[in-house]
Amino acid sequence: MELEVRRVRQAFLSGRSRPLRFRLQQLEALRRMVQEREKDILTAIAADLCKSEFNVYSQEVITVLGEIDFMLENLPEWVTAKPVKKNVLTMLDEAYIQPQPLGVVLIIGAWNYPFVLTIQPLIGAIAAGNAVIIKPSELSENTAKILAKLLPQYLDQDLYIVINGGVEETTELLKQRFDHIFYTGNTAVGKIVMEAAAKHLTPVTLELGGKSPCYIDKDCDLDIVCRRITWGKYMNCGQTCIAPDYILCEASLQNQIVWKIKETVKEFYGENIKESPDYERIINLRHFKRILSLLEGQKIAFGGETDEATRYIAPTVLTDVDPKTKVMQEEIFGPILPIVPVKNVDEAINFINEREKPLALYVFSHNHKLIKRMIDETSSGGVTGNDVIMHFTLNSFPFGGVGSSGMGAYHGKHSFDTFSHQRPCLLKSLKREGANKLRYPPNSQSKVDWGKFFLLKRFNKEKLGLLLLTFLGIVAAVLVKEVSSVSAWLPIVWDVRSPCAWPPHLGSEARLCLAATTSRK
Ligand SMILES: NC(=O)C1=CN([C@@H]2O[C@H](COP(=O)(O)OP(=O)(O)OC[C@H]3O[C@@H](n4cnc5c(N)ncnc54)[C@H](O)[C@@H]3O)[C@@H](O)[C@H]2O)C=CC1
Ligand SMILES: CCCCCCC(=O)O
Repeated sequence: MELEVRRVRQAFLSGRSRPLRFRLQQLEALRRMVQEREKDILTAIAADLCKSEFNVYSQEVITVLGEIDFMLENLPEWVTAKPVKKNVLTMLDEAYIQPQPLGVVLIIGAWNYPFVLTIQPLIGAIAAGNAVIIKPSELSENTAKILAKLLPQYLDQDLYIVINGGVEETTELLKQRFDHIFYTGNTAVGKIVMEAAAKHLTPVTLELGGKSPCYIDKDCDLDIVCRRITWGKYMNCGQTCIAPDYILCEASLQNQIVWKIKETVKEFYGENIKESPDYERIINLRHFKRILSLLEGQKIAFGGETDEATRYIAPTVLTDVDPKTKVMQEEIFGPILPIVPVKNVDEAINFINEREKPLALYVFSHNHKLIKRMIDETSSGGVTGNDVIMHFTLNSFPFGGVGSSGMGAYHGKHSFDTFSHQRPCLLKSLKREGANKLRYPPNSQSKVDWGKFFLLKRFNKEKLGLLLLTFLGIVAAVLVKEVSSVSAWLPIVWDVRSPCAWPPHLGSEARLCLAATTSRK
């Protein structure tokens, strides 16, 4: 492991990942990989999650291709140094921010969308000029294998490598020193990753989970609301980090919601859900049993059928759920949707705020003010009003959690920024030393006054008056002189080597400094 990380670091130190042309070539190669090996990729993911290839394509491949195109289009602008606003002390200098790669990045992917959750951060890391070690989830083993096989065929083999393995390998990997760790997965392992990173002071991005609430106001179109929730909740069999985890609504809405979700499930997956190519399975037996245990003691309004052999759990809705029960204590990450009745929106807001900050928040209402209020008075990684999941698809949004749902963000430019260091660069001349006298010892009241004047724009009225008078005097003198004599006179006034008696209230050092600064405008 140590040797492999060293090899990748050597490759990074060679500098070849940095030029814009190289980054664009690698991103284009990645796009070619997705296009040319589409069938292999679809087959692997479909096998891991018992998913139709149509769904793999629309949930994962489209996002990856869209992200690559977006990077290719915008990267030339993003890598360019950006000039910054200057102050009076730096007005003659060159001041800009130059984004630079961080170095060697470790990306640890999760299994639920095993392709997009690994490749989308990789795109950002390549775009920012880094070398990358990719550790796909061992639970989605077909995707892990295909990534290890294909990536070296298309990308630079020393700069971007795949290391496969389970907890043991990841633990070993985490002992190494990286310049950034990007982890997607559950919160408990997120803490392990952060602890390991802390040993090397390595910055982390943690894309974690949580219980994403969904509030339904009574003022809304329940047919549409339930269709959208059904789509987002049961997609990928509920194994989506931003799936609505539970519903909060007034008790009077419960029965209608149950009925409408049940009807929509029928519309989406047919009478025999097990036969539907659009309905996935639980990733493994451990998760299957964990999800089943959440049903204990609950009132199942519909669904609840299971089949251990195929890890099938039917779309399920629970009603009148007690917030103290297990299903409301942990992220469900499966096709079970509890409804917790609340009296009104105030109670819903309190309910959300009493718990850990979720990754996503959903609120449905015709009342725009209510939606805005919910947004203002709660916190979550992201929000979608009157729909679910959709904020994930907009790559101008930063995607990430807050509090226990994660830290840092990615997608589009936010990925580029996550994997870049924004390096401030100030280039001064070795000339104009007179201007620096203001900051060199010995210090004095006069220097402090000039500091206030230039940097804080705090004007002492008396001094400003004197300054104005002097300035007006100069203007008057200029007006009565011939143009030719003016050009001969000005340099004398402003020249450091000919200190004049202006401004009269200043010490000579400050006068020198002002003269030197203004003479080179
Ligand atoms: N915020 C986001 O974008 C996303 C968050 N998630 C969250 O991820 C969770 C589901 O994924 P998991 O089951 O955690 O995925 P997982 O079991 O695949 O683990 C994620 C990664 O952590 C590594 N890992 C597991 N145990 C480890 C240990 N003890 N030490 C070091 N590394 C270890 C695995 O090898 C894997 O690469 C859910 O909580 C979900 O909400 C999932 C997808 C997206
Ligand atoms: C439409 C695809 C959404 C994938 C989101 C990834 C996740 O939330 O686990």
